[in-house]
Amino acid sequence: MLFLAHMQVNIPDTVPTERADRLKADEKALAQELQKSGKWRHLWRVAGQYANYSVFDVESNDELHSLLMSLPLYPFMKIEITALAQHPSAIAKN
Ligand SMILES: O=C(O)C[C@H]1C=CC(=O)O1
Repeated sequence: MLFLAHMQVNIPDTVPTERADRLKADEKALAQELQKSGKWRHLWRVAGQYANYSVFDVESNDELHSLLMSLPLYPFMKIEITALAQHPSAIAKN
């Protein structure tokens, strides 16, 4: 199942820089691991914003929920999810 995620990150100033840097490093490591596994298919920065559009390929809504909640930056993210279906005119089959 493919899902488009729009993630907007907002780390408040009250979070110490060292902790924020550690969370970002941990997030990067996990994001790269999930990309290698094929579960995090696309990761695109939204130009000019601390936000991304991502495509996840998971087995279920529950797996997506667990994956998103496991992200170190999850507490500082606003996430919007769109379920994707095959477009009848698309050449590529996902
Ligand atoms: O930077 C972001 O968009 C937030 C998050 C998603 C992947 C990652 O490494 O950080």
